[in-house]
Amino acid sequence: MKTLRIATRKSPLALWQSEHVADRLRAAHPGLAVELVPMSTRGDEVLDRSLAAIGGKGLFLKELELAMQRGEADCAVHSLKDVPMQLEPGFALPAILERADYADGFVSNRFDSIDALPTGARVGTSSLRRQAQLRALRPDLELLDLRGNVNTRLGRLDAGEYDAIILACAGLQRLGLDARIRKRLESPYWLPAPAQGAIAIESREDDIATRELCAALDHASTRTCVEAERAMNRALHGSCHVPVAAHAWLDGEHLRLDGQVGSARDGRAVRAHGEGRGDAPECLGIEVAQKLLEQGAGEFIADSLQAPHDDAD
Ligand SMILES: NCc1[nH]cc(CCC(=O)O)c1CC(=O)O
Repeated sequence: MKTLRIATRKSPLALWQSEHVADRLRAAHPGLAVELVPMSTRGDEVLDRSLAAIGGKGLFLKELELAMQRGEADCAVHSLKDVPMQLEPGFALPAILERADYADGFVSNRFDSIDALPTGARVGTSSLRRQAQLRALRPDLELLDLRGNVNTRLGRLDAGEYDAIILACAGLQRLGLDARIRKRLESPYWLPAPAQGAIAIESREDDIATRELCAALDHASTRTCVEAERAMNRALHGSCHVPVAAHAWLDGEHLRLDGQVGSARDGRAVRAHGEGRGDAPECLGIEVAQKLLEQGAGEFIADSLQAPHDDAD
């Protein structure tokens, strides 16, 4: 292969992630030319309607997958947390890069933490997962929708529309905006989205040459952890329209997984933990999903699927 072409969305975070993958591929394969093919997706263009209403998060991938099918690009770079639990048939994820910071961050110009927010403060997030966790901690807050790329969301915070917003630390760090993180939100009171902080490369399943080139960037222990998180999410429902949070980590050979499903309406939540061997991440994901369902997670999932709501994470 002379030139590897990477299809990418055009947001600053997507471009950073794709440039990063391009640099890593050039370093792994001296002499390989790598170029970006920036594209606009419907998920980026339509900001006035909820993602659920226009077709869900898969919209961010669709145009990039079509470009690969037409032979205009060889692979695409995604934040793995935005990749549907079930890939489109004919596509594969030949590399999952080493995970960066998995945590969500509290971002505000005036307050240090969720606890420090005054009664009734306005917090912007369209993520059902983030809304559910905020409701559980602070039922008094006013939760407001907030979509768009990271820079757009920060701009609306700075314009005074919100007292605080919640963003992934990884995205802020990649954009050189770490200083905006007032507090990392962590277990036991907060869990991230399944696969948060991990970048994945997607290619056509039948494109063996591309898959082999990309595989050089795969990080085995990250793949193990995100497979457990995604298997849990898949077993619970499999879409991104539900308030599901998960975090897995490896302790030597030992894999641990925390999972949670909540209600964005009233803040009720169920939580479960499981442990197993690192060579069977999917089994662990399914086991923790089962524990969540036994505690009544099904009610929250059914509820969130009924309510016409945004799901941007
Ligand atoms: N849906 C937006 C999105 N997808 C991935 C990230 C952050 C980077 C990552 O999780 O790898 C973000 C922004 C955010 O949630 O703040």
